[in-house]
Amino acid sequence: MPSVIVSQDAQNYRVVEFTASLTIGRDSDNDIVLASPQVSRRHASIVHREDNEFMLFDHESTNGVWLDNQRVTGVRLQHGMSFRIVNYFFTFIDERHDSRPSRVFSDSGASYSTGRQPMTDETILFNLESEPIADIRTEREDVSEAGSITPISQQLQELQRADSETGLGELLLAGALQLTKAQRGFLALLNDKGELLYTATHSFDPRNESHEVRQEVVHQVMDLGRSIRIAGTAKETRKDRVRSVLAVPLLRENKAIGCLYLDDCCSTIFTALRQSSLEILALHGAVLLDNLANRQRLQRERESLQSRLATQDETIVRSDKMVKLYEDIRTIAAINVPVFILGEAGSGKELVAAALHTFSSRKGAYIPINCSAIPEGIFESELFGSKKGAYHEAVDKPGKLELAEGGTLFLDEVADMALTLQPKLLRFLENGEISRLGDTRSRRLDVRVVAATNRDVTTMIQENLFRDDLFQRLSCFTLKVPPLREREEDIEPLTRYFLRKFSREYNWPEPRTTDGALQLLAQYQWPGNVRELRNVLLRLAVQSQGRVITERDIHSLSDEFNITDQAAIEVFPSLEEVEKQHIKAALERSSGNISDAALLVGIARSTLYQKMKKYKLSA
Ligand SMILES: Nc1ncnc2c1ncn2[C@@H]1O[C@H](COP(=O)(O)OP(=O)(O)OP(=O)(O)O)[C@@H](O)[C@H]1O
Repeated sequence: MPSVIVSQDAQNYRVVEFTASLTIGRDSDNDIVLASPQVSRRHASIVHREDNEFMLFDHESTNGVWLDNQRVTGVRLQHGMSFRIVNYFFTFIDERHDSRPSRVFSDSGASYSTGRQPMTDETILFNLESEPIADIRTEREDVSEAGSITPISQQLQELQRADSETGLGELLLAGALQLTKAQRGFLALLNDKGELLYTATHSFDPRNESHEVRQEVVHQVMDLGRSIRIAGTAKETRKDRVRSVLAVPLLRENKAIGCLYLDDCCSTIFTALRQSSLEILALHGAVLLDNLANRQRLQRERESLQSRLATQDETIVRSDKMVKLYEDIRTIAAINVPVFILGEAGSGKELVAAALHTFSSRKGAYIPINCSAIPEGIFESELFGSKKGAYHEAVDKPGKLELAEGGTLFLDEVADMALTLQPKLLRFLENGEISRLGDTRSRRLDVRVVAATNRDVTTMIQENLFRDDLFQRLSCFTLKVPPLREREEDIEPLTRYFLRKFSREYNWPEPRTTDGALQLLAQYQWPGNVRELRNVLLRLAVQSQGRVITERDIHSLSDEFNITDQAAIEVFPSLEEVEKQHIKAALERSSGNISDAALLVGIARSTLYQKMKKYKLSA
């Protein structure tokens, strides 16, 4: 008798047997009643045709019938095929499948069928006459193998907790073992290179030869995308010999992306119901894996985009020294080796690192990390990631290195990295592998590492504050960013660039500068380099209110020209402060005439009133 397995919201499932045809819908006279307003009254049906095939039809429902993310109107059902209506998942089981057990490997000594055994009393029968599925959740009591039903609903729920591929793999395997009571098992997933790798194992050591895996079973599952159940034969009586195997695929668009493999000494352990349960578990597992992969991809793209946006500003390269530096960057960018960037604070090292990534055309993300800003205690997990339970409150999380897979990791202020962490970074640079904190599994990564410091790293090495071997590894190439005082020609274009940038950012009129003012700026030594120039220009732009910036303005700042970066940050005005000053100046210039002042700042009279009230300004 054919049947469909119906599961809802990964919470519960039922097996519904039928003879010739089956109707699905919201109306109570359907064979399967789905009590959801999103389900149409007569949503779909399964019809047994004269040619002995089963067809699934959508009855022009509002929300459709979905197969592999595609809406279908009519489709021939095959054993094991799954489809979805709203949030109900259906798997079609064709019992005729069992009548033709195929002996795939005659030399293995074991026979197995790719189908299921005839339904036994462990099958959950749904009395079509008496009680339709009004709400799948209320039907639990009808279940004859309640011991299986409760675990699968719990297991499916459990899976939702996973926030990483490894975590999900472990939950899937744990769920599978609990559902089937099998002794051993593993989950293997395909990686990007098409290699099938162990993601989770239980009582099973892949390196131990006595822990035999039926490789041919795994291959069949992966090739056919179908589950395989093997019952051991009487011939195999040795106690240590694994006799029964149950392996199910994890499917994405009908292709196997992994295999859940269980084995056990007991020949009757893997019943048809357990096989179906495992198929449901794997079905949900594959969907969740996809969701996780998408989430991680989006996170990587977002981080990459953010970094790119952060560096999307222009880079001014006018002086010969800078032209030469950027020529070197272009050459080195294509070579996938670590680069060490030296230069004073604020000279533009971060821009050099970003340029190395941009010119390298590496597909992965550009991930910057400031080694001095992250407390030592959490730095390791930030860099390498962590496994749940590795330390108090640790969650499954990829580190910055993993996020930079296929791209570039920029270690800013690398000389500030704690000595205890330096050997761990060195190990990654030597073998290209990382293990998340608390995880025994290692992962191979393709990450280009770029590091920078403004400190005297040679002296630090002599004083044993920075490891020489790490420096050697990090500095296959060294680039030096010249201080601003050594490239006077850059000051004028930088000044124009920053003044234009501020006017765009804050919607100010772009101030011009007199030649004399530019000369004064060019003469200054700029100990804080480009960052200091940028901060000084911001102050001048705020003060000038769109006027021409003259020598007088520069002189008025001259006492403060020695402002440090920190001081500059402290005097950095808030946008509200800038707005207040701007309105105040407009009112002064218009001699208190509100209409004229509104015209000057380009806002409506009523808006100006509101803002004057807000900033307590009078006309
Ligand atoms: N050539 C340039 N063109 C445009 N902006 C620049 C240039 N060089 C530096 N800047 C700007 O100056 C500021 C400081 O640059 P950056 O952060 O790259 O310096 P750094 O050398 O990495 O500093 P630190 O050592 O403090 O990390 C940034 O706002 C950056 O955008």
